[in-house]
Amino acid sequence: MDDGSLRSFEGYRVRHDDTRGPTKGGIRFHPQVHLGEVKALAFWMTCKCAVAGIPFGGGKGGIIVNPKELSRMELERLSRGFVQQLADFIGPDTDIPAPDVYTNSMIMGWMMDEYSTIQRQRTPDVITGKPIPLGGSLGRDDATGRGAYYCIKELERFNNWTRGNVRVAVQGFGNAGQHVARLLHKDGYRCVAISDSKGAIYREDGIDIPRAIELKQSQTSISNVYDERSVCDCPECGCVDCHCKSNDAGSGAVITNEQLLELDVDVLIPAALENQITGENASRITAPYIVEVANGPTTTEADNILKELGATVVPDILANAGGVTVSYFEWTQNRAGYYWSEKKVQERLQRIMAQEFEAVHDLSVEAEIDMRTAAYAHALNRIGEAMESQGTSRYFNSVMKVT
Ligand SMILES: NC(=O)C1=CN([C@@H]2O[C@H](COP(=O)(O)OP(=O)(O)OC[C@H]3O[C@@H](n4cnc5c(N)ncnc54)[C@H](OP(=O)(O)O)[C@@H]3O)[C@@H](O)[C@H]2O)C=CC1
Ligand SMILES: O=C(O)CCC(=O)C(=O)O
Repeated sequence: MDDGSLRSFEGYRVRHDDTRGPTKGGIRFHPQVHLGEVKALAFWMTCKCAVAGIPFGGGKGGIIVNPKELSRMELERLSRGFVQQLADFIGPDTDIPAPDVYTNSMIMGWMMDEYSTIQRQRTPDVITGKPIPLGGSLGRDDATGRGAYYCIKELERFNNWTRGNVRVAVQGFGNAGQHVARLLHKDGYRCVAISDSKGAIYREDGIDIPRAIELKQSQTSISNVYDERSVCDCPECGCVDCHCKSNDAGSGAVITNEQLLELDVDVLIPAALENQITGENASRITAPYIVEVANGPTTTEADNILKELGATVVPDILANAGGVTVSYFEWTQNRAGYYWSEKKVQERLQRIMAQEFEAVHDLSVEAEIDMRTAAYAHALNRIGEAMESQGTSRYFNSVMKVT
């Protein structure tokens, strides 16, 4: 630590399945990380990569830490220390990490640099979500939110929505939440509520999302890399403490994250952590469309209740697949040493998201199943085909392992 003391942090990396390619998935820094969570997240990555049709299996990592309490130097030492422990298990053809909750491109840059130092050769393809000057891809930064936005555009097409009438609530205002809200706002959707770890704001006539992003990103300290401002400080909220000089302050309200989930909106976008929609609150959720940008925001019990209520849930393994899809583009660009324009990245992402959304949607209609079951069926078909193609003995070994 900066004061010369020594602290240990526990961290995990789980590789779930590599039948379809090297394992792939983010690294999370959060105080509530635990092995069961990382295992679940790794399993979801296997299914997500199969849904997106990209040649990866699933992995995930995490460190039990509140990174907001670390200085920038401590954060860098922690990131490099994790890679020193992981170096024998990750690699461009084995397991390729990326950013997730409370990690970002700067941390990916440190990790790539540490791995390259250990290997004694520059290895940009060991990790994705890097800064652009270190081999990052244009369009990775907003890819998760953009992929979800493309799913919502498909819902719009299927349902003939008039965008200005569609009210949206977004829980979580980090990388994924900010970008999906920004793109929807730009497109004319009405984002009436946003939130972060400190609470939520609601405004019936719609929140000025670019202004909220600007405020959220205005740091008060150069040593801390995390958002210290909350959306609750936002001019849009109308609270007495807000930092704004807005003329129209007063027409919004500060609410809780729990209240945000239960708002009367058309599209609810959980974009924070797991287990937000539970058996306890699911029956009070009135949004007819739920687009899961977070991983695992809905418990199984809640999922059954939402089904009974007739809600359409676009499942995480489809809705947030944009991030890993552009990570795949980054990895291929690193390997080819040839870099694409942002337009090309976005066009290819749009094509994949629209195609896989349609495949899942059509399967759900044909088989009369919900979209989550359809997405898993779509994924498992692809994983099963890969297992069968490996040959009978490998296939049965895998099945034996599962049972
Ligand atoms: N980044 C990516 O590429 C991908 C991310 N995801 C998933 O999206 C979700 C969000 O990830 P990402 O945006 O990257 O993470 P970030 O760290 O960028 O942002 C997380 C956001 O969630 C907020 N938050 C934290 N705890 C709570 C809480 N208890 N209630 C409400 N909000 C909370 C944070 O608040 P505050 O700002 O106050 O800290 C922050 O706004 C995760 O489930 C992640 O696994 C899925 C696919 C890819
Ligand atoms: O970009 C990646 O490789 C993985 C992103 C991720 O962790 C996720 O999709 O949950």
